[in-house]
Amino acid sequence: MEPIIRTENLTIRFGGHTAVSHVNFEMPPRHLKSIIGPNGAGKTTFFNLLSGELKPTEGDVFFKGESMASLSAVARTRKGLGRSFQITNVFPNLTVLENVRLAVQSKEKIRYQMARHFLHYKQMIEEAEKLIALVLLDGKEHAIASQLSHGEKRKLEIAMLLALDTEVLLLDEPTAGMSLEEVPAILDVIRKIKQTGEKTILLIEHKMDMILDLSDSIMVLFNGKLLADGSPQEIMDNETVQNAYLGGLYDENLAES
Ligand SMILES: Nc1ncnc2c1ncn2[C@@H]1O[C@H](COP(=O)(O)OP(=O)(O)OP(=O)(O)O)[C@@H](O)[C@H]1O
Repeated sequence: MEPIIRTENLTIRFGGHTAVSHVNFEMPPRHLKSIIGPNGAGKTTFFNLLSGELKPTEGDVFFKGESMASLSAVARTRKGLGRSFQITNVFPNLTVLENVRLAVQSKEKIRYQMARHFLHYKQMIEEAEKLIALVLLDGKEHAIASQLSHGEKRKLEIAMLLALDTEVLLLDEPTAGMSLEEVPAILDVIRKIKQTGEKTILLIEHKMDMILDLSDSIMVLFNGKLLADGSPQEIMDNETVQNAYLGGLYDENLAES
């Protein structure tokens, strides 16, 4: 099967520091791959290179075989490569429903900029309500975004990403900063999205139990380099990974998450 996304020699240097170093990776469609690695390994930078927020010093990203080199982040989203919204993209004084409806509307603007072919307002509301239910925020439609708990805000961000209807979802630590009680709900949301069978998901996470539960495959970054890429079992059994990451640094990361 042709990979939906792949990188060739992907590299970025900040001054003298190589944050992502010659990474060759690929994944098939409708697959869930987690990216693990210690703090500073280059995971978020790798995401930013995929999404187009950063330009590589060397190498390239291919989406369905097409080079993304000349495309901005917005153009990549239009193609189907979507990066999760950060809190800053959420309008704090608007309700959950209004935020998701605006994201649905922005997809239509992105897709049909020229034709001005907007969905009717009612249809946009219906689509937004469907997504709010998918991320388990039903009952919170009319809550003001700024008053949501941290976990609920992350769910809102995921709903807004889903509203863009991209084939690939890049989820950067969806459980970051969450209380332990909030984590299972996010796990459920990602599982539900996976079960729709429509999305390719790349997930950065530190919570190993969650990674093992969800992932079809896991890639390990270490000092910007791709250390290993394989099934969860292969990664757990991989001696280099054990020594470099799971054995020594993993517990430290777990304590911080
Ligand atoms: N814009 C930048 N300018 C300079 N250095 C940067 C920049 N962005 C990232 N770095 C450096 O690149 C390295 C990789 O950072 P990155 O945030 O990608 O790691 P990470 O694996 O996502 O870490 P964490 O798990 O802590 O989020 C770090 O040493 C970081 O300081």
